[in-house]
Amino acid sequence: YDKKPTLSNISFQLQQGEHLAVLGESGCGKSTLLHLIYGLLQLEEGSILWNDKKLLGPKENLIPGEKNMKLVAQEFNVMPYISVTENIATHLSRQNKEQDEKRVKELLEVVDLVAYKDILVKNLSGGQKQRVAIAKALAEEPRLLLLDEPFSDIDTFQKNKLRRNLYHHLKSKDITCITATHDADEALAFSDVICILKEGTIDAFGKTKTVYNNISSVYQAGFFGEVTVLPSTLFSSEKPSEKLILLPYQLVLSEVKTTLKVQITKQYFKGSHYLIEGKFENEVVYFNASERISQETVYLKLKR
Ligand SMILES: Nc1ncnc2c1ncn2[C@@H]1O[C@H](COP(=O)(O)OP(=O)(O)OP(=O)(O)O)[C@@H](O)[C@H]1O
Repeated sequence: YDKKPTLSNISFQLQQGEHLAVLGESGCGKSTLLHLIYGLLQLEEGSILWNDKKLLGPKENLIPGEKNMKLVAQEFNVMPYISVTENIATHLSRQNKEQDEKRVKELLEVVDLVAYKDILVKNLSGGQKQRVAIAKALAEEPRLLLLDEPFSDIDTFQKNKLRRNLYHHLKSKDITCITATHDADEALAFSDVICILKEGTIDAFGKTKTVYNNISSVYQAGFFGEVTVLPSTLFSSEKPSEKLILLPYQLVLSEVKTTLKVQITKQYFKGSHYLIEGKFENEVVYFNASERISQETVYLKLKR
């Protein structure tokens, strides 16, 4: 955007049909990455290829936006004075009425707006408008869908259903998807590959499970839950220079004494379990327990 590079040292490939979640703190460059891929911003250095074809930026392309891609941005692009159905149908060919109707019906089901099909979009809630924007983007069946925080205005109940429907639809049509998100639950459940961005560069990249099982910094761990940092010598003397970075599920109560004696300071009810906050020397420790803990101190061990 100005002299300081917003993104640097970014390099990765995706296969057709793969889902990538780009995780990163606010301002790290997630939207910028999506806008570059879509062609709204000009690359200063490097290149982006679609199959073997180099993608062009706004300086070379008169109408920005690649044909086989769709971007659903944070400020969603819907037409307020026409109905949900008409919004979705704007990009359809209109050569085969029956086929168009079938397609609109299918997309209304994906975004769960069948009951609102004849309502003017201006009368919908923010979350419902966001769903219209998603359906509109899918109407022409892109080969790559770019989603920029697509579920931010949608409540948890609707969000879970919408995400399941949407990602299932994308997989069934072999549509590649890149989602920029803060939501690690979404990244874990629905992506094949995760990219963690930090200050404009790749901090971790790989298959979702591999990234999750190889968390190597407090920044990375912070997306997935409360973080505990302990000296690695506590449980073994193998790598004394390294710190142990742990998520709550990785520490469990021990019935016998261990080197990790924790004083309980707070307990948070989470529905299916309690998140327990405690103190070990000067470190704050977080772990999960199935019940509220009545003792003042407990011993913890690493989950096997
Ligand atoms: N149009 C712009 N002009 C100048 N700087 C910009 C512009 N858009 C973004 N930036 C800067 O580029 C950096 C990356 O912004 P970007 O919007 O890509 O981050 P993000 O990770 O998507 O953030 P968020 O999660 O808050 O949406 C930020 O420092 C931001 O201030």
